[in-house]
Amino acid sequence: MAGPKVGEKRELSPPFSTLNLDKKRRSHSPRPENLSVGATKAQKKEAAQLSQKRQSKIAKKHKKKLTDIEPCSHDDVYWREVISLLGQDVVDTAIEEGTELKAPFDFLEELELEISRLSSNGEGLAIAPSPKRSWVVFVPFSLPGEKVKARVYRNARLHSFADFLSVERPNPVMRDMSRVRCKYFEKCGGCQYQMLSYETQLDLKRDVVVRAYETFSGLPSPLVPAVLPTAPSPLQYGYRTKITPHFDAPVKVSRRDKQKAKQPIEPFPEGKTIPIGFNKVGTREVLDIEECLIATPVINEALGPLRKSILEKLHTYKRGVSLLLRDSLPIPAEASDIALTAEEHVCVTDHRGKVLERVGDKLFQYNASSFFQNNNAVLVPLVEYVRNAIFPPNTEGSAHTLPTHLVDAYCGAGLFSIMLSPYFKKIAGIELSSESIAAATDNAELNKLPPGRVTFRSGDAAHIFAAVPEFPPTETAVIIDPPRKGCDENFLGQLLEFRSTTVVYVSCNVHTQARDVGILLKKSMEEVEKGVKAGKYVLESVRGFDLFPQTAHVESVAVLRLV
Ligand SMILES: C[S@@+](CC[C@H](N)C(=O)[O-])C[C@H]1O[C@@H](n2cnc3c(N)ncnc32)[C@H](O)[C@@H]1O
Repeated sequence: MAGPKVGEKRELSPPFSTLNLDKKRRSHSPRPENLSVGATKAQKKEAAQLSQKRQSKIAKKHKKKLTDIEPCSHDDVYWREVISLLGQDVVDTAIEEGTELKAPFDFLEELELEISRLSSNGEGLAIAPSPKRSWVVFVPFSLPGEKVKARVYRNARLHSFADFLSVERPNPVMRDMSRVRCKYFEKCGGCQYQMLSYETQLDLKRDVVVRAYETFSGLPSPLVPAVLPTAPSPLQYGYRTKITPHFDAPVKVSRRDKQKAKQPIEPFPEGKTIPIGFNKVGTREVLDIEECLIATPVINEALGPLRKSILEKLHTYKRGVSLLLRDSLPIPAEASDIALTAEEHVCVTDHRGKVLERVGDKLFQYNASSFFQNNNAVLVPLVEYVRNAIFPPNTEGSAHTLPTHLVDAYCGAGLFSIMLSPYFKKIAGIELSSESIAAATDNAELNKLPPGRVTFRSGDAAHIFAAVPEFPPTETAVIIDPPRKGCDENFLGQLLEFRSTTVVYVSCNVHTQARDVGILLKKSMEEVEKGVKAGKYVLESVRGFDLFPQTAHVESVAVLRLV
Protein backbone atom coordinates (compact mmCIF):
# COMPACT_ATOMS: atom_id res chain seq x y z
CA MET A 1 0.00 0.00 0.00
CA ALA A 2 2.27 2.72 -1.08
CA GLY A 3 0.42 5.80 -2.19
CA PRO A 4 1.14 8.94 -4.03
CA LYS A 5 3.58 11.48 -2.74
CA VAL A 6 1.97 14.81 -2.06
CA GLY A 7 2.15 16.80 -5.23
CA GLU A 8 3.52 13.85 -7.09
CA LYS A 9 3.15 14.06 -10.80
CA ARG A 10 1.11 11.13 -11.97
CA GLU A 11 2.88 9.12 -14.60
CA LEU A 12 1.48 10.45 -17.80
CA SER A 13 4.62 10.09 -19.78
CA PRO A 14 5.69 7.27 -22.09
CA PRO A 15 4.71 4.92 -23.50
CA PHE A 16 1.33 6.30 -24.31
CA SER A 17 1.57 10.07 -24.22
CA THR A 18 2.23 10.16 -27.90
CA LEU A 19 2.28 13.90 -28.09
CA ASN A 20 3.94 14.50 -24.82
CA LEU A 21 4.71 18.16 -24.78
CA ASP A 22 4.86 18.48 -21.09
CA LYS A 23 8.59 18.80 -20.65
CA LYS A 24 8.89 21.04 -23.68
CA ARG A 25 6.04 23.16 -22.46
CA ARG A 26 7.92 23.77 -19.27
CA SER A 27 11.32 24.38 -20.68
CA HIS A 28 10.74 26.36 -23.87
CA SER A 29 7.24 27.35 -24.74
CA PRO A 30 5.64 30.21 -22.88
CA ARG A 31 3.72 28.78 -19.95
CA PRO A 32 -0.03 28.96 -20.35
CA GLU A 33 -0.37 31.00 -17.14
CA ASN A 34 2.11 33.50 -18.51
CA LEU A 35 0.26 33.61 -21.75
CA SER A 36 -3.06 34.31 -20.13
CA VAL A 37 -1.66 37.34 -18.31
CA GLY A 38 -1.14 40.05 -20.83
CA ALA A 39 -0.08 37.86 -23.76
CA THR A 40 -0.89 39.34 -27.12
CA LYS A 41 -2.80 37.39 -29.72
CA ALA A 42 0.36 37.20 -31.82
CA GLN A 43 2.33 35.74 -28.93
CA LYS A 44 -0.34 33.14 -28.35
CA LYS A 45 -0.43 32.29 -32.04
CA GLU A 46 3.34 32.00 -32.18
CA ALA A 47 3.38 29.73 -29.14
CA ALA A 48 0.66 27.58 -30.66
CA GLN A 49 2.49 27.29 -33.99
CA LEU A 50 5.78 26.46 -32.34
CA SER A 51 4.11 23.89 -30.20
CA GLN A 52 2.24 22.36 -33.14
CA LYS A 53 5.53 21.84 -34.96
CA ARG A 54 7.02 20.30 -31.89
CA GLN A 55 3.89 18.27 -31.43
CA SER A 56 4.11 16.60 -34.83
CA LYS A 57 7.86 16.03 -34.43
CA ILE A 58 7.37 14.30 -31.11
CA ALA A 59 4.32 12.46 -32.40
CA LYS A 60 6.39 10.99 -35.22
CA LYS A 61 9.15 9.97 -32.87
CA HIS A 62 6.98 8.51 -30.20
CA LYS A 63 4.05 7.17 -32.15
CA LYS A 64 3.11 4.05 -30.31
CA LYS A 65 0.83 1.29 -31.30
CA LEU A 66 -2.14 0.71 -29.05
CA THR A 67 -0.60 -2.61 -28.13
CA ASP A 68 2.33 -0.71 -26.59
CA ILE A 69 0.17 0.62 -23.79
CA GLU A 70 1.22 -1.15 -20.65
CA PRO A 71 -1.87 -2.85 -19.24
CA CYS A 72 -3.15 -1.22 -16.04
CA SER A 73 -0.68 1.68 -16.33
CA HIS A 74 -1.90 5.25 -15.87
CA ASP A 75 -2.03 5.54 -19.65
CA ASP A 76 -4.16 2.43 -19.88
CA VAL A 77 -6.52 3.73 -17.19
CA TYR A 78 -6.91 7.01 -19.12
CA TRP A 79 -7.36 5.15 -22.40
CA ARG A 80 -10.14 2.97 -20.96
CA GLU A 81 -11.86 6.12 -19.68
CA VAL A 82 -11.70 7.52 -23.20
CA ILE A 83 -13.24 4.35 -24.66
CA SER A 84 -15.98 4.29 -22.06
CA LEU A 85 -16.90 7.93 -22.70
CA LEU A 86 -16.70 7.91 -26.50
CA GLY A 87 -17.83 4.34 -27.05
CA GLN A 88 -15.81 1.55 -28.68
CA ASP A 89 -17.38 2.19 -32.13
CA VAL A 90 -16.28 5.82 -32.21
CA VAL A 91 -12.78 4.83 -31.10
CA ASP A 92 -12.56 2.04 -33.70
CA THR A 93 -13.71 4.39 -36.47
CA ALA A 94 -11.15 7.06 -35.53
CA ILE A 95 -8.37 4.46 -35.51
CA GLU A 96 -9.51 3.09 -38.88
CA GLU A 97 -9.58 6.61 -40.34
CA GLY A 98 -6.20 7.39 -38.79
CA THR A 99 -7.50 10.49 -37.00
CA GLU A 100 -6.93 9.29 -33.47
CA LEU A 101 -3.85 11.48 -33.05
CA LYS A 102 -5.31 14.60 -34.64
CA ALA A 103 -6.64 16.78 -31.88
CA PRO A 104 -9.54 18.92 -33.10
CA PHE A 105 -8.11 22.08 -31.49
CA ASP A 106 -4.82 23.90 -31.19
CA PHE A 107 -2.27 23.40 -28.50
CA LEU A 108 -2.93 25.90 -25.69
CA GLU A 109 -6.40 26.61 -27.06
CA GLU A 110 -8.97 27.63 -24.48
CA LEU A 111 -12.05 25.45 -24.44
CA GLU A 112 -15.41 25.68 -22.74
CA LEU A 113 -16.36 22.18 -21.62
CA GLU A 114 -19.30 20.38 -20.06
CA ILE A 115 -17.99 17.83 -17.57
CA SER A 116 -19.67 14.42 -17.81
CA ARG A 117 -18.07 12.55 -14.94
CA LEU A 118 -14.87 12.10 -12.96
CA SER A 119 -11.90 10.00 -13.98
CA SER A 120 -10.25 7.50 -11.65
CA ASN A 121 -7.52 10.08 -11.02
CA GLY A 122 -10.03 12.73 -10.04
CA GLU A 123 -10.11 14.88 -13.19
CA GLY A 124 -13.37 15.88 -14.83
CA LEU A 125 -13.96 14.23 -18.21
CA ALA A 126 -15.58 16.13 -21.04
CA ILE A 127 -16.27 15.50 -24.69
CA ALA A 128 -14.76 18.43 -26.59
CA PRO A 129 -17.33 20.49 -28.49
CA SER A 130 -15.85 19.86 -31.91
CA PRO A 131 -17.70 19.23 -35.16
CA LYS A 132 -14.50 17.60 -36.53
CA ARG A 133 -14.35 14.53 -34.33
CA SER A 134 -15.16 13.18 -30.90
CA TRP A 135 -12.39 13.84 -28.45
CA VAL A 136 -12.10 13.62 -24.67
CA VAL A 137 -10.53 16.27 -22.45
CA PHE A 138 -9.38 15.68 -18.87
CA VAL A 139 -9.62 18.75 -16.61
CA PRO A 140 -8.57 18.74 -12.94
CA PHE A 141 -10.71 20.42 -10.23
CA SER A 142 -13.86 20.20 -12.33
CA LEU A 143 -16.97 18.26 -11.38
CA PRO A 144 -19.74 16.39 -13.18
CA GLY A 145 -22.43 18.70 -14.56
CA GLU A 146 -20.15 21.74 -14.50
CA LYS A 147 -19.30 24.04 -17.35
CA VAL A 148 -15.61 24.98 -17.09
CA LYS A 149 -12.96 26.84 -19.02
CA ALA A 150 -9.75 24.95 -19.60
CA ARG A 151 -6.60 25.28 -21.67
CA VAL A 152 -5.16 22.28 -23.51
CA TYR A 153 -1.55 21.50 -22.69
CA ARG A 154 -1.06 17.97 -23.95
CA ASN A 155 -2.61 15.80 -26.60
CA ALA A 156 -2.66 12.04 -26.71
CA ARG A 157 -4.68 9.43 -28.57
CA LEU A 158 -8.28 10.69 -28.80
CA HIS A 159 -7.82 12.71 -25.64
CA SER A 160 -6.11 15.78 -24.26
CA PHE A 161 -5.13 17.13 -20.88
CA ALA A 162 -6.04 20.69 -20.02
CA ASP A 163 -5.30 23.18 -17.27
CA PHE A 164 -8.33 24.20 -15.27
CA LEU A 165 -9.05 27.93 -15.70
CA SER A 166 -12.45 28.67 -14.18
CA VAL A 167 -15.90 27.28 -13.42
CA GLU A 168 -18.52 28.97 -15.52
CA ARG A 169 -21.43 26.99 -14.12
CA PRO A 170 -20.69 25.14 -10.86
CA ASN A 171 -22.28 21.94 -9.64
CA PRO A 172 -24.12 23.42 -6.64
CA VAL A 173 -24.66 20.06 -4.96
CA MET A 174 -21.07 18.87 -5.02
CA ARG A 175 -18.94 22.01 -5.04
CA ASP A 176 -18.58 24.17 -1.96
CA MET A 177 -15.43 26.26 -2.09
CA SER A 178 -15.81 27.24 1.57
CA ARG A 179 -14.66 23.69 2.37
CA VAL A 180 -11.26 24.35 0.82
CA ARG A 181 -8.73 24.85 3.60
CA CYS A 182 -5.48 25.01 1.70
CA LYS A 183 -4.27 28.19 0.00
CA TYR A 184 -2.46 26.10 -2.62
CA PHE A 185 -5.55 24.18 -3.70
CA GLU A 186 -5.99 24.17 -7.52
CA LYS A 187 -2.29 24.95 -7.92
CA CYS A 188 -0.66 22.08 -6.03
CA GLY A 189 -0.86 18.62 -7.57
CA GLY A 190 -1.38 16.97 -4.17
CA CYS A 191 -5.13 17.28 -3.43
CA GLN A 192 -7.99 17.08 -5.89
CA TYR A 193 -11.09 16.98 -3.68
CA GLN A 194 -11.03 19.69 -1.01
CA MET A 195 -14.18 21.33 -2.42
CA LEU A 196 -16.19 18.15 -1.79
CA SER A 197 -17.87 16.87 1.35
CA TYR A 198 -16.09 13.92 2.89
CA GLU A 199 -19.08 11.64 2.16
CA THR A 200 -18.86 12.55 -1.51
CA GLN A 201 -15.13 11.82 -1.55
CA LEU A 202 -15.81 8.36 -0.12
CA ASP A 203 -18.58 7.72 -2.67
CA LEU A 204 -16.32 8.76 -5.53
CA LYS A 205 -13.62 6.38 -4.32
CA ARG A 206 -16.14 3.57 -4.24
CA ASP A 207 -17.00 4.36 -7.88
CA VAL A 208 -13.31 4.07 -8.75
CA VAL A 209 -13.18 0.58 -7.22
CA VAL A 210 -16.38 -0.43 -9.06
CA ARG A 211 -15.04 0.81 -12.41
CA ALA A 212 -11.63 -0.81 -11.85
CA TYR A 213 -13.24 -4.23 -11.40
CA GLU A 214 -15.58 -3.68 -14.36
CA THR A 215 -12.70 -2.65 -16.58
CA PHE A 216 -9.62 -4.56 -15.47
CA SER A 217 -10.70 -7.81 -13.80
CA GLY A 218 -12.09 -9.41 -16.96
CA LEU A 219 -14.65 -11.08 -14.68
CA PRO A 220 -18.34 -11.39 -15.53
CA SER A 221 -20.32 -9.10 -13.20
CA PRO A 222 -21.97 -11.94 -11.19
CA LEU A 223 -18.49 -12.92 -9.95
CA VAL A 224 -17.82 -9.45 -8.53
CA PRO A 225 -19.77 -8.68 -5.35
CA ALA A 226 -21.25 -5.22 -4.74
CA VAL A 227 -18.34 -3.03 -3.72
CA LEU A 228 -18.71 -2.05 -0.06
CA PRO A 229 -18.81 1.61 1.02
CA THR A 230 -15.33 3.13 1.37
CA ALA A 231 -13.99 2.94 4.92
CA PRO A 232 -13.25 6.47 6.14
CA SER A 233 -10.05 7.84 7.61
CA PRO A 234 -10.52 9.00 11.22
CA LEU A 235 -8.59 12.16 10.27
CA GLN A 236 -9.37 14.07 7.08
CA TYR A 237 -6.63 16.69 7.48
CA GLY A 238 -3.38 16.52 9.42
CA TYR A 239 -3.09 12.77 8.81
CA ARG A 240 -0.09 12.41 6.53
CA THR A 241 2.98 11.21 8.41
CA LYS A 242 5.43 11.73 5.57
CA ILE A 243 5.98 14.44 2.98
CA THR A 244 8.80 14.91 0.49
CA PRO A 245 8.92 18.52 -0.71
CA HIS A 246 11.67 19.20 -3.21
CA PHE A 247 13.51 21.92 -5.04
CA ASP A 248 15.32 22.11 -8.35
CA ALA A 249 19.01 22.83 -8.77
CA PRO A 250 19.53 26.49 -7.84
CA VAL A 251 22.26 26.76 -10.49
CA LYS A 252 21.98 24.76 -13.66
CA VAL A 253 25.32 23.24 -14.68
CA SER A 254 25.48 21.16 -17.80
CA ARG A 255 27.27 17.84 -17.58
CA ARG A 256 29.67 18.95 -20.29
CA ASP A 257 30.58 22.13 -18.37
CA LYS A 258 31.27 20.11 -15.26
CA GLN A 259 33.48 17.65 -17.08
CA LYS A 260 35.27 20.20 -19.21
CA ALA A 261 36.02 22.93 -16.81
CA LYS A 262 36.24 21.19 -13.48
CA GLN A 263 36.11 24.70 -12.19
CA PRO A 264 34.14 25.80 -9.15
CA ILE A 265 30.45 26.15 -9.88
CA GLU A 266 29.13 29.68 -9.62
CA PRO A 267 27.45 30.06 -6.25
CA PHE A 268 23.78 30.87 -6.15
CA PRO A 269 23.46 34.54 -5.17
CA GLU A 270 22.95 34.72 -1.44
CA GLY A 271 19.62 36.11 -0.30
CA LYS A 272 17.77 34.79 -3.35
CA THR A 273 15.08 32.17 -2.95
CA ILE A 274 13.69 29.38 -5.06
CA PRO A 275 10.45 27.44 -4.72
CA ILE A 276 10.59 24.50 -2.30
CA GLY A 277 7.49 22.37 -2.33
CA PHE A 278 5.42 20.05 -4.48
CA ASN A 279 4.77 19.87 -8.19
CA LYS A 280 2.30 22.28 -9.67
CA VAL A 281 -0.66 20.34 -10.91
CA GLY A 282 0.05 18.56 -14.20
CA THR A 283 3.66 19.76 -14.35
CA ARG A 284 7.08 19.02 -12.95
CA GLU A 285 7.47 22.65 -11.94
CA VAL A 286 7.90 23.21 -8.21
CA LEU A 287 5.26 25.17 -6.33
CA ASP A 288 6.55 26.93 -3.22
CA ILE A 289 4.78 25.39 -0.22
CA GLU A 290 5.03 26.73 3.32
CA GLU A 291 2.49 24.37 4.84
CA CYS A 292 0.68 21.20 3.85
CA LEU A 293 -2.63 20.84 5.66
CA ILE A 294 -2.97 17.13 5.05
CA ALA A 295 0.36 16.53 6.80
CA THR A 296 0.54 16.10 10.57
CA PRO A 297 1.06 19.17 12.82
CA VAL A 298 4.61 18.16 13.76
CA ILE A 299 5.59 18.03 10.08
CA ASN A 300 4.15 21.49 9.48
CA GLU A 301 5.99 22.86 12.51
CA ALA A 302 9.25 21.49 11.13
CA LEU A 303 8.69 22.58 7.54
CA GLY A 304 9.24 26.33 8.13
CA PRO A 305 12.63 25.99 9.91
CA LEU A 306 13.77 23.36 7.39
CA ARG A 307 12.91 25.64 4.46
CA LYS A 308 14.67 28.54 6.17
CA SER A 309 17.85 26.55 6.74
CA ILE A 310 17.90 25.46 3.10
CA LEU A 311 17.32 28.95 1.76
CA GLU A 312 20.17 30.24 3.93
CA LYS A 313 22.65 27.82 2.40
CA LEU A 314 21.06 27.60 -1.03
CA HIS A 315 24.28 28.57 -2.77
CA THR A 316 25.87 25.35 -1.55
CA TYR A 317 23.43 23.12 -3.45
CA LYS A 318 24.54 22.04 -6.88
CA ARG A 319 21.67 19.68 -7.48
CA GLY A 320 17.95 19.57 -6.80
CA VAL A 321 17.05 17.83 -3.56
CA SER A 322 14.08 15.89 -2.31
CA LEU A 323 13.54 16.64 1.36
CA LEU A 324 12.03 14.18 3.78
CA LEU A 325 9.82 15.01 6.74
CA ARG A 326 8.50 12.09 8.78
CA ASP A 327 6.37 12.17 11.87
CA SER A 328 7.93 10.01 14.60
CA LEU A 329 7.84 9.30 18.28
CA PRO A 330 11.08 10.32 19.95
CA ILE A 331 13.55 7.43 19.97
CA PRO A 332 15.18 7.03 23.38
CA ALA A 333 18.96 6.67 23.57
CA GLU A 334 18.62 3.23 25.16
CA ALA A 335 16.85 0.74 22.93
CA SER A 336 15.41 -0.96 26.02
CA ASP A 337 13.51 2.24 26.93
CA ILE A 338 11.76 2.39 23.60
CA ALA A 339 8.43 1.09 24.83
CA LEU A 340 8.38 3.84 27.45
CA THR A 341 8.85 6.59 24.91
CA ALA A 342 6.79 9.72 25.39
CA GLU A 343 3.91 10.26 23.00
CA GLU A 344 4.82 13.79 21.92
CA HIS A 345 5.92 13.62 18.33
CA VAL A 346 9.05 14.80 16.57
CA CYS A 347 9.87 15.31 12.91
CA VAL A 348 12.66 13.25 11.37
CA THR A 349 14.34 14.95 8.41
CA ASP A 350 17.49 12.83 8.08
CA HIS A 351 17.07 10.26 5.29
CA ARG A 352 19.39 7.94 7.22
CA GLY A 353 17.54 8.47 10.51
CA LYS A 354 15.10 6.14 12.24
CA VAL A 355 11.36 6.60 12.67
CA LEU A 356 9.25 5.17 15.47
CA GLU A 357 5.48 4.79 15.22
CA ARG A 358 2.81 3.35 17.44
CA VAL A 359 -0.02 1.44 15.78
CA GLY A 360 -2.58 0.24 18.33
CA ASP A 361 -0.54 -1.42 21.06
CA LYS A 362 2.46 -2.17 18.83
CA LEU A 363 5.57 -0.14 18.04
CA PHE A 364 7.29 0.00 14.69
CA GLN A 365 10.75 1.30 14.04
CA TYR A 366 12.09 1.63 10.52
CA ASN A 367 14.57 3.60 8.44
CA ALA A 368 13.29 7.05 7.53
CA SER A 369 13.78 6.37 3.82
CA SER A 370 11.97 3.00 3.92
CA PHE A 371 8.35 2.25 3.19
CA PHE A 372 5.73 2.63 5.92
CA GLN A 373 2.06 3.51 5.54
CA ASN A 374 1.57 7.29 5.50
CA ASN A 375 -1.71 7.58 7.39
CA ASN A 376 -1.24 6.24 10.91
CA ALA A 377 -4.81 7.09 11.96
CA VAL A 378 -6.39 4.56 9.61
CA LEU A 379 -4.03 1.65 10.30
CA VAL A 380 -5.86 0.13 13.28
CA PRO A 381 -9.22 0.04 11.43
CA LEU A 382 -7.46 -1.35 8.34
CA VAL A 383 -5.70 -4.14 10.23
CA GLU A 384 -8.93 -4.90 12.07
CA TYR A 385 -10.76 -5.20 8.81
CA VAL A 386 -8.12 -7.62 7.51
CA ARG A 387 -8.35 -9.64 10.74
CA ASN A 388 -12.15 -9.88 10.47
CA ALA A 389 -11.79 -11.02 6.89
CA ILE A 390 -9.47 -13.83 7.99
CA PHE A 391 -11.58 -14.71 11.04
CA PRO A 392 -15.15 -13.89 9.97
CA PRO A 393 -17.21 -13.22 13.11
CA ASN A 394 -19.96 -15.77 12.32
CA THR A 395 -17.99 -18.91 11.49
CA GLU A 396 -18.54 -20.67 14.79
CA GLY A 397 -19.93 -24.12 14.19
CA SER A 398 -19.29 -23.92 10.43
CA ALA A 399 -17.14 -26.46 8.60
CA HIS A 400 -14.69 -23.64 7.86
CA THR A 401 -11.29 -24.26 9.51
CA LEU A 402 -9.91 -21.11 11.04
CA PRO A 403 -6.34 -20.36 9.99
CA THR A 404 -3.50 -20.85 12.44
CA HIS A 405 -0.75 -19.74 10.04
CA LEU A 406 -0.19 -16.48 8.18
CA VAL A 407 1.86 -15.67 5.10
CA ASP A 408 2.54 -11.94 4.83
CA ALA A 409 3.76 -11.30 1.30
CA TYR A 410 5.34 -7.89 0.60
CA CYS A 411 5.52 -7.41 4.37
CA GLY A 412 7.58 -4.18 4.62
CA ALA A 413 8.54 -3.47 8.24
CA GLY A 414 6.11 -6.15 9.41
CA LEU A 415 2.91 -4.15 9.93
CA PHE A 416 0.39 -6.94 9.30
CA SER A 417 2.52 -9.77 10.75
CA ILE A 418 3.18 -7.98 14.00
CA MET A 419 -0.28 -6.48 14.45
CA LEU A 420 -1.90 -9.87 13.80
CA SER A 421 0.68 -11.93 15.70
CA PRO A 422 -1.62 -12.72 18.66
CA TYR A 423 -4.01 -14.57 16.35
CA PHE A 424 -1.62 -17.06 14.72
CA LYS A 425 0.70 -19.84 15.77
CA LYS A 426 3.17 -19.14 12.99
CA ILE A 427 3.73 -16.24 10.66
CA ALA A 428 6.16 -15.86 7.75
CA GLY A 429 6.80 -12.51 6.08
CA ILE A 430 8.74 -11.82 2.92
CA GLU A 431 9.92 -8.59 1.42
CA LEU A 432 12.37 -7.47 -1.26
CA SER A 433 14.02 -4.73 0.78
CA SER A 434 16.58 -6.19 3.17
CA GLU A 435 16.46 -2.95 5.18
CA SER A 436 12.74 -3.44 5.77
CA ILE A 437 13.29 -7.09 6.68
CA ALA A 438 15.90 -6.06 9.25
CA ALA A 439 13.39 -3.56 10.65
CA ALA A 440 10.61 -6.18 10.69
CA THR A 441 12.83 -8.64 12.57
CA ASP A 442 13.77 -5.94 15.09
CA ASN A 443 10.12 -4.97 15.42
CA ALA A 444 9.17 -8.54 16.35
CA GLU A 445 11.71 -8.29 19.17
CA LEU A 446 10.69 -4.75 20.12
CA ASN A 447 7.12 -5.94 20.60
CA LYS A 448 8.29 -9.00 22.55
CA LEU A 449 6.64 -11.53 20.27
CA PRO A 450 7.17 -15.12 21.36
CA PRO A 451 10.43 -16.33 19.79
CA GLY A 452 9.93 -18.30 16.58
CA ARG A 453 6.33 -17.20 16.04
CA VAL A 454 7.18 -14.72 13.30
CA THR A 455 10.01 -15.10 10.82
CA PHE A 456 10.93 -12.59 8.16
CA ARG A 457 13.07 -13.22 5.13
CA SER A 458 14.23 -10.99 2.35
CA GLY A 459 13.56 -12.07 -1.20
CA ASP A 460 10.99 -12.05 -3.95
CA ALA A 461 7.46 -12.61 -2.65
CA ALA A 462 7.01 -15.69 -4.86
CA HIS A 463 9.76 -17.49 -2.91
CA ILE A 464 7.67 -17.49 0.23
CA PHE A 465 5.66 -20.54 -0.76
CA ALA A 466 8.71 -22.78 -1.13
CA ALA A 467 10.01 -21.43 2.16
CA VAL A 468 7.02 -22.50 4.26
CA PRO A 469 6.59 -26.22 3.54
CA GLU A 470 5.35 -26.78 7.08
CA PHE A 471 2.44 -24.30 6.66
CA PRO A 472 -0.78 -26.31 6.03
CA PRO A 473 -2.54 -24.49 3.16
CA THR A 474 -6.02 -25.19 4.55
CA GLU A 475 -5.01 -23.54 7.83
CA THR A 476 -3.04 -20.66 6.32
CA ALA A 477 -4.22 -17.19 5.46
CA VAL A 478 -2.24 -15.12 2.94
CA ILE A 479 -2.02 -11.33 3.00
CA ILE A 480 -0.70 -9.69 -0.17
CA ASP A 481 0.25 -6.03 -0.21
CA PRO A 482 2.33 -5.43 -3.33
CA PRO A 483 3.58 -2.16 -4.80
CA ARG A 484 1.53 -0.30 -7.44
CA LYS A 485 2.46 -2.63 -10.27
CA GLY A 486 0.75 -5.52 -8.49
CA CYS A 487 1.88 -9.16 -8.41
CA ASP A 488 3.79 -10.88 -11.17
CA GLU A 489 2.70 -14.09 -12.89
CA ASN A 490 5.23 -16.15 -11.00
CA PHE A 491 3.80 -15.02 -7.68
CA LEU A 492 0.19 -15.59 -8.75
CA GLY A 493 1.06 -19.05 -10.12
CA GLN A 494 2.66 -20.09 -6.83
CA LEU A 495 -0.20 -18.62 -4.81
CA LEU A 496 -2.63 -20.72 -6.87
CA GLU A 497 -0.47 -23.76 -6.35
CA PHE A 498 -0.31 -23.17 -2.58
CA ARG A 499 -4.12 -22.82 -2.29
CA SER A 500 -4.61 -21.19 1.06
CA THR A 501 -8.21 -20.95 2.21
CA THR A 502 -8.19 -17.15 2.53
CA VAL A 503 -6.32 -14.51 0.58
CA VAL A 504 -6.59 -10.85 1.59
CA TYR A 505 -5.23 -8.58 -1.11
CA VAL A 506 -4.45 -5.02 0.04
CA SER A 507 -3.49 -2.62 -2.73
CA CYS A 508 -2.69 1.00 -3.40
CA ASN A 509 -3.59 0.44 -7.06
CA VAL A 510 -7.05 -0.98 -7.48
CA HIS A 511 -6.50 -1.41 -11.23
CA THR A 512 -3.64 -3.89 -10.87
CA GLN A 513 -5.50 -5.49 -7.97
CA ALA A 514 -8.56 -6.04 -10.17
CA ARG A 515 -6.33 -7.52 -12.90
CA ASP A 516 -4.61 -9.91 -10.43
CA VAL A 517 -7.87 -10.96 -8.77
CA GLY A 518 -9.33 -11.63 -12.23
CA ILE A 519 -6.34 -13.83 -13.10
CA LEU A 520 -6.61 -15.77 -9.84
CA LEU A 521 -10.34 -16.40 -10.19
CA LYS A 522 -10.21 -17.33 -13.86
CA LYS A 523 -7.24 -19.66 -13.50
CA SER A 524 -8.69 -21.40 -10.49
CA MET A 525 -11.99 -21.86 -12.35
CA GLU A 526 -10.11 -23.36 -15.30
CA GLU A 527 -8.36 -25.79 -12.98
CA VAL A 528 -11.71 -26.93 -11.62
CA GLU A 529 -13.16 -27.28 -15.11
CA LYS A 530 -10.19 -29.37 -16.21
CA GLY A 531 -10.60 -31.51 -13.11
CA VAL A 532 -7.06 -30.63 -11.95
CA LYS A 533 -8.24 -29.12 -8.66
CA ALA A 534 -11.37 -29.47 -6.56
CA GLY A 535 -11.94 -25.98 -5.11
CA LYS A 536 -11.89 -22.57 -6.76
CA TYR A 537 -11.36 -19.02 -5.53
CA VAL A 538 -14.30 -16.65 -5.22
CA LEU A 539 -14.16 -12.94 -4.59
CA GLU A 540 -16.03 -12.53 -1.33
CA SER A 541 -15.74 -8.77 -0.87
CA VAL A 542 -14.03 -5.63 -2.13
CA ARG A 543 -13.79 -2.43 -0.17
CA GLY A 544 -11.94 0.82 -0.60
CA PHE A 545 -10.07 2.33 2.34
CA ASP A 546 -9.44 6.03 2.47
CA LEU A 547 -5.78 6.39 3.32
CA PHE A 548 -5.53 9.73 1.53
CA PRO A 549 -8.47 12.09 2.24
CA GLN A 550 -8.75 15.18 -0.03
CA THR A 551 -7.03 13.27 -2.82
CA ALA A 552 -8.48 10.97 -5.48
CA HIS A 553 -6.34 8.11 -4.29
CA VAL A 554 -7.95 4.94 -2.92
CA GLU A 555 -6.59 1.84 -1.24
CA SER A 556 -8.51 -1.35 -1.90
CA VAL A 557 -8.92 -4.55 0.12
CA ALA A 558 -10.18 -7.67 -1.68
CA VAL A 559 -11.02 -10.89 0.16
CA LEU A 560 -10.76 -14.18 -1.73
CA ARG A 561 -11.96 -17.49 -0.38
CA LEU A 562 -11.31 -21.00 -1.65
CA VAL A 563 -14.64 -22.80 -1.92
C1 LIG B 1 2.91 -1.38 -0.45
S1 LIG B 1 4.31 -1.90 0.43
C2 LIG B 1 3.59 -2.86 1.71
C3 LIG B 1 4.41 -3.02 2.95
C4 LIG B 1 3.71 -3.56 4.17
N1 LIG B 1 2.76 -4.58 3.89
C5 LIG B 1 3.08 -2.45 4.97
O1 LIG B 1 1.85 -2.35 4.96
O2 LIG B 1 3.79 -1.70 5.62
C6 LIG B 1 4.95 -3.02 -0.71
C7 LIG B 1 6.25 -3.64 -0.29
O3 LIG B 1 6.58 -4.64 -1.24
C8 LIG B 1 7.99 -4.68 -1.37
N2 LIG B 1 8.25 -5.39 -2.65
C9 LIG B 1 8.25 -4.90 -3.91
N3 LIG B 1 8.43 -5.89 -4.80
C10 LIG B 1 8.54 -7.05 -4.10
C11 LIG B 1 8.73 -8.41 -4.46
N4 LIG B 1 8.85 -8.78 -5.72
N5 LIG B 1 8.78 -9.31 -3.47
C12 LIG B 1 8.68 -8.95 -2.17
N6 LIG B 1 8.49 -7.68 -1.77
C13 LIG B 1 8.42 -6.73 -2.71
C14 LIG B 1 8.41 -3.23 -1.29
O4 LIG B 1 9.76 -3.11 -0.87
C15 LIG B 1 7.42 -2.68 -0.25
O5 LIG B 1 7.95 -2.70 1.04
